[in-house]
Amino acid sequence: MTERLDEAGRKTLKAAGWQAEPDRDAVTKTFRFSSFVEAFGFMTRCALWAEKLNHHPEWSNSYRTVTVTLTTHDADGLTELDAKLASKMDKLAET
Ligand SMILES: C[C@H](O)[C@H](O)[C@H]1CNC2=NC(N)=NC(=O)C2=N1
Repeated sequence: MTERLDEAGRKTLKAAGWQAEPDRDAVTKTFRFSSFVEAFGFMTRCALWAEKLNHHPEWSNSYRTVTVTLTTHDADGLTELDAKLASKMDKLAET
């Protein structure tokens, strides 16, 4: 069983702008870009990393925004994998 993310990890996510979901152990963040192509390019970069990590986001795209929710389905809650993918997504949003 994958261990749930500790308090420190949760604080780090919050500090990075990831909001805790009210009804389940997950976090959500909306990324806004200058164009649809930028938004889709971000999703493409993230998709390659998600596959590499074997850890995948729940996400949607509307024009220039990408809304991402992270949780670990196998653990029914947040784990280190979510923290890792969140950090990677934050970096990829800057590139
Ligand atoms: C077998 C299992 O589906 C895989 O190990 C991966 C695929 N991607 C995943 N992504 C997420 N978010 N949670 C998981 O538990 C998960 N499991």
